Formats: sequence, structure tokens, C-alpha cells
Amino acid sequence: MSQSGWAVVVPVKRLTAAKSRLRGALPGVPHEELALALAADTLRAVLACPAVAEVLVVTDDARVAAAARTAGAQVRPDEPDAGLNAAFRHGAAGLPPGWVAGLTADLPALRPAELAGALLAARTGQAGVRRFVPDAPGEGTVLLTAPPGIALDPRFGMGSAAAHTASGALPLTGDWPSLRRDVDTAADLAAADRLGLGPRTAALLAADRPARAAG
Ligand SMILES: Nc1nc2c(ncn2[C@@H]2O[C@H](COP(=O)(O)OP(=O)(O)OP(=O)(O)O)[C@@H](O)[C@H]2O)c(=O)[nH]1
Ligand SMILES: C=C(OP(=O)(O)O)C(=O)O
Repeated sequence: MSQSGWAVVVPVKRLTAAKSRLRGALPGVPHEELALALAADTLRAVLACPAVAEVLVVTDDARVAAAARTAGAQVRPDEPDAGLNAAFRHGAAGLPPGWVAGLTADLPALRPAELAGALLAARTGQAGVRRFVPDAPGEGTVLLTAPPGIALDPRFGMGSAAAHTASGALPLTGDWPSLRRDVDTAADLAAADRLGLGPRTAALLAADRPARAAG
């Protein structure tokens, strides 16, 4: 990895269990295909971001792992298999010293330039502190960053924006709608569609159109 580039840790749950709140959003598409497409479009954007030197996917899902490797990411097993924050810690622990970010894998509208903008803001703000980008509603977190020598210390989960603030991280409040648009529900997916979806998720929405029209 280059001295100046970011290492980005992206955990992805097993597709059979992932994105349960989204189940049924596309009635004509198997749920696992939708969960895979969300992650693949997220990874595509991260890998296309010029500020990113290395992408580390933490997953136990064989299809996600294969797609991630093909796209150019590294893959680590989901150890100790103790949830999202443990997966972030595991991924970050295997990285050389440097700027580290943790990003959720449910950002199918993500634009590389918006991620680059947030990562730049994280580096140019107050020195020595963790920074985070809240999700669109403002209660969750999509991106958490740590400077060299500072642990990522992830507090993702319900109410994570408040948890990250309480842990000493500072919010980044730039205009990055595609970064903030995580997809948990059918309404979120529609909002991401309005922003402009990545190609894998867009193709599934197009394929599902007859099923939705019939329903
Ligand atoms: N590796 C790994 N990734 C996880 C785990 N839990 C969540 N993630 C990932 O973290 C991101 C944000 O998680 P959530 O929005 O809670 O996703 P989710 O658990 O798949 O969704 P729901 O079932 O609807 O709660 C998604 O990209 C998930 O794939 C986990 O235990 N291990
Ligand atoms: C994981 C998070 O939430 P959600 O499950 O809503 O994506 C979070 O915002 O930290």
C-alpha cells in the first residue's frame, strides 16, 4: 500500500442472513442476488476512488469473497464471527500503519468522488481524531476513519452516530448524498435509485420491473 493512500475495511455479512429488512423489496429477484449487488456496487465505487490504496473485505460468504477478489479487493474471513464491529476490528488489525476507514457495504449509489471528498475532509480536519459520516437520517454511520496510530474503535449498530460521538469521534458534514444513502429498506432502495444506482443493483431493479408492475 502507498504511504498516503487509505486502507478501507468493508465487512459483508453472509448473503443468506444479510439485509433482512430488505427481503421482498424486489419480488422477482432472489434476495441473495440483491444483497450481493448492493455489496458489489459499493466495492466497485470504493475501488474506483483515487484516495483508496487498499480495500479489505471481511466476509465468510464465498460469493462475496469471489466477487471482491475479482474486483481487486483483499478478503479476510469474518473472525471472530461476533458481529459487525468485531469484523471491522479484525480487518483493521491486519493492516499496516496508516489511514484506515471502515465503510458499510450497503451503499449502492456511492460515487467515488464523494467518498474521496469525505476521506480528504477526514485528513484535513482536526489532527489525531477519529471522524465519521452519519447516514442520511443522521442516526447511523456509513463511514468511520482513524489516523495512523489511532484504533478505529468502531461503534456501528443502532444509534451509532451518537455512539461514535460519545467515543470521541467527530462528525463530518459534507454534501455527500450517495455516501450517506445506506440501503436498509425498500424505501431506502428507492431513494438510492433516485440518486443513481451502481450497475449491478440497477440491473436487478430493471429485471424486477415486470414483477413489481404485476404486484
Ligand atoms: N462481516 C460482517 N459484516 C456484517 C455483519 N453484520 C453486518 N454486516 C455488514 O455491515 C453492513 C451494515 O449492516 P446492516 O445494515 O445492519 O446490514 P444487515 O445486518 O445485513 O441488515 P439487516 O438484516 O436488515 O439488519 C452491511 O454491509 C452488512 O453486510 C457481520 O456480522 N459480519
Ligand atoms: C450498522 C448501522 O446501521 P444500519 O443497520 O441501520 O445500517 C449503523 O448505522 O451503524
